[in-house]
Amino acid sequence: MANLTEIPAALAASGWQLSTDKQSIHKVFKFADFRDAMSFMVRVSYEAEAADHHPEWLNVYNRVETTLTTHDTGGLTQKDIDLAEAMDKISER
Ligand SMILES: C[C@H](O)[C@H](O)[C@H]1CNC2=NC(N)=NC(=O)C2=N1
Repeated sequence: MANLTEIPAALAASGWQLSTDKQSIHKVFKFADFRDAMSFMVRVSYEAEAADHHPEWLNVYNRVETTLTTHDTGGLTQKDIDLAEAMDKISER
């Protein structure tokens, strides 16, 4: 799978940012409270496991700081884009 060097406009519009080295994308999700943040992470965990593609994330209270990159290729791939789109959908439910 080839490494990508840009992200779809829809993801940029929803707050995803491409790292300067173009190897990962980042987004901070903010929720009403800790319970909603944890609920989001649990729901994403099922998507991630099904895709065998996992986020790097940090949860502090109602925030989930997320980095997506593909370790197997050392860069950004379609798997990262797909997971980012899934995370956006889950966060809006
Ligand atoms: C063996 C296993 O399929 C691989 O390690 C998967 C697991 N989850 C993964 N997650 C991410 N973000 N990148 C990977 O390259 C990756 N590889």
